[in-house]
Amino acid sequence: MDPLRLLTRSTKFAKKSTSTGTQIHTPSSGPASNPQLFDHGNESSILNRKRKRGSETVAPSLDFFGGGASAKEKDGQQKEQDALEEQSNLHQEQAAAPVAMSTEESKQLLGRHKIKITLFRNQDEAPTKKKKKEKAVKDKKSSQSGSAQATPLYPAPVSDFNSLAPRYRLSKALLRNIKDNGYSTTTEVQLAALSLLLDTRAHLLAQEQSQDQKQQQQEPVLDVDLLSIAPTGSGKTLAFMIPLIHALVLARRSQTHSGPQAIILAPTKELASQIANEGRKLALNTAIRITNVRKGMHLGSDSSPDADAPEKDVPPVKADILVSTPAALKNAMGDTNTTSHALSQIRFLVLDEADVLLDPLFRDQTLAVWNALSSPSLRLGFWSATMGSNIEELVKATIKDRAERLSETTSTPVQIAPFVRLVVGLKDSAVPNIDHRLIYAATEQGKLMALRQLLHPTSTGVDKQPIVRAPFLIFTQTIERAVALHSELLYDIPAEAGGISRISVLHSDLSDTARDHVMTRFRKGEVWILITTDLLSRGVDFRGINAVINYDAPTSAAAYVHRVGRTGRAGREGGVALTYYTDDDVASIKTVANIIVASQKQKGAAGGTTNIQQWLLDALPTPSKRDKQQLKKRGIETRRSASGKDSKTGKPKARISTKSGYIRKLENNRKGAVAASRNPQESGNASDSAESFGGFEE
Ligand SMILES: Nc1ncnc2c1ncn2[C@@H]1O[C@H](COP(=O)(O)OP(=O)(O)OP(=O)(O)O)[C@@H](O)[C@H]1O
Repeated sequence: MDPLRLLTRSTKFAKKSTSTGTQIHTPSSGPASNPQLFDHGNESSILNRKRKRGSETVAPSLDFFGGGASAKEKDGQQKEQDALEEQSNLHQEQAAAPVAMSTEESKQLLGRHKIKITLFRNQDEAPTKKKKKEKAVKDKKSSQSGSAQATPLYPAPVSDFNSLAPRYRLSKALLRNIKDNGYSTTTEVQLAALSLLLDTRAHLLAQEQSQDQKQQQQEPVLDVDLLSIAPTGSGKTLAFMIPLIHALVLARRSQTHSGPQAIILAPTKELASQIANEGRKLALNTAIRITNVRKGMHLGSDSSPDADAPEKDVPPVKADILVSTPAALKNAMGDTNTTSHALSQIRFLVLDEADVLLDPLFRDQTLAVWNALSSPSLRLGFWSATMGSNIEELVKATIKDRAERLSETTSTPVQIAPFVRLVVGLKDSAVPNIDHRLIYAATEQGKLMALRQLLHPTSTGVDKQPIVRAPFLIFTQTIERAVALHSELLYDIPAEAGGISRISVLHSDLSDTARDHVMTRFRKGEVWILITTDLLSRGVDFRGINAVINYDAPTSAAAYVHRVGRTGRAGREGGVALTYYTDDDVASIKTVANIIVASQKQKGAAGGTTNIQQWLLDALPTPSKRDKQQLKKRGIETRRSASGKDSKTGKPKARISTKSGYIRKLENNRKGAVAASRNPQESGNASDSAESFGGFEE
């Protein structure tokens, strides 16, 4: 088995034939034939119609955040050269470009791909102090009359990456990088978001024209702030990264400014590092620099280099795009009085996994970063596979508050951009292209036995095929449980298959170096089974994961969606999501069951299988809103500590172990003695760290 080379994010797969000649269809068995989730192979012929050379006028070069080409762009010889190159590029590509689509055709196509786009035009201008009162009255009136300013939008979809060149004059290097990374067909979210973000102004212009000619003539047309909800693994990174790089390439031609202009925030170091890597691949040879913010970096002080600032000896970070967790960025910002200039230059803020970044856990840090950015033309992007309506409300309120604050401190009123919501598929649902299974294991012991059986090499399903295949992820509720499960399963992989080196554990108590090391080993395919917590549930892309096992049931619907979304990436079929539940979960598991049923319905009757029968759905109790909140916050109580004591009886209930306490004590003593004899200094940590653990003699 060479399964795990496929965990790398490379799209270049070698063709392999199996010795038996039968092709087993799993996410790691090759690239997805079509990265789209809906309307497979049923693309409109409109998309394939070719445009006659020179018969269409090409849309002017537009960018999402308003950094579009200006007259200055043509200054200098190099710039002229670029323009000429792109012009010739344009002519070459024009012959293959699809014809412009009518609104009706766009509407049909977006509908078939289950894409819904809504434009909210609230107040474009934040009120100055004077106008505030007037505005409050107006707002009240409009909310009373129920005049929701929501309009559906139907931008012409970008069906494949080749059509970007003639439509938007993307830089040659960016186009080449997209191609070299193996991307050709766009996924649903890319299909809509690229069109919106690269072409916002042109589209809004057309929209307004048809609705209100007069208004269109008087109002300046603005770019938009975008909130995008699209399934896990549907390529959201590319959907925000391509327009961002394009905007910065254009801005670079017209400005001499150097220094960060965009910030991408992600909740974990692993995700931030992955986004930075993806970005760098796309930005190769475009002169756009992307940096993953790490400890010790800072944004640069406004004061002179000799000023008595703690960071005076550290050069400011050199980058156009910063990718960071909120905490790391707050550190890099340092005292915002001294970094105010750098912060005022940031024109784009993207929140990846926006719902978690705006959840109480990260909210203060995220808002601190957002509110510190003082550019009046800051444009925003919010991306996730799940987004509660409370998050959308928070986003809208924060945009408004910030604009009002800025309007009061600056004399010119701040324009609030139109707000667009893009939803792909059923909101907050799990990917439909995988097989979801819910398994009752009664007790903690039952769960461990069931998992052991699953891992056993001879274990097969009704089709005589293994139920899960490596590589896969196992999620637990807490770090302690991840560590405990790891030590339980350590010897379950036969030596001839690589033994203990094939299984590892990753959680936030490990050092950064250890976390990087485990990630690298898993991506390289050295580790086949990775036990982890919700740390890895968000955003992390291991392309060839065949299965996700929820050893401990997730504590919210969103957690389920994101955990299981680590398989079935970019439309790949054959992934399995398996969730165990015990008596402790019965009161709350209906949330997961409902998500599974909804995802299977989305796929249609002919789609994947689900073991959830109607009688089970009817029998499971519906948790109250309060119960759900409590569960999300604390998880299942008996799993919270390593001892897993039942709060009523005080007896251990949820400990991960098949052995009695006495046997474990003897074993631990023996392990400790062996470890100490090998390396006396490290013996204290031996059982805690998967990375320092070298295995014991039997
Ligand atoms: N158009 C495409 N064609 C083929 N593969 C693609 C395409 N776009 C993205 N991918 C691949 O799909 C995988 C998932 O992409 P990405 O990580 O951006 O998903 P995501 O929507 O951000 O997922 P999540 O919600 O889990 O964060 C990546 O391996 C990426 O390289």
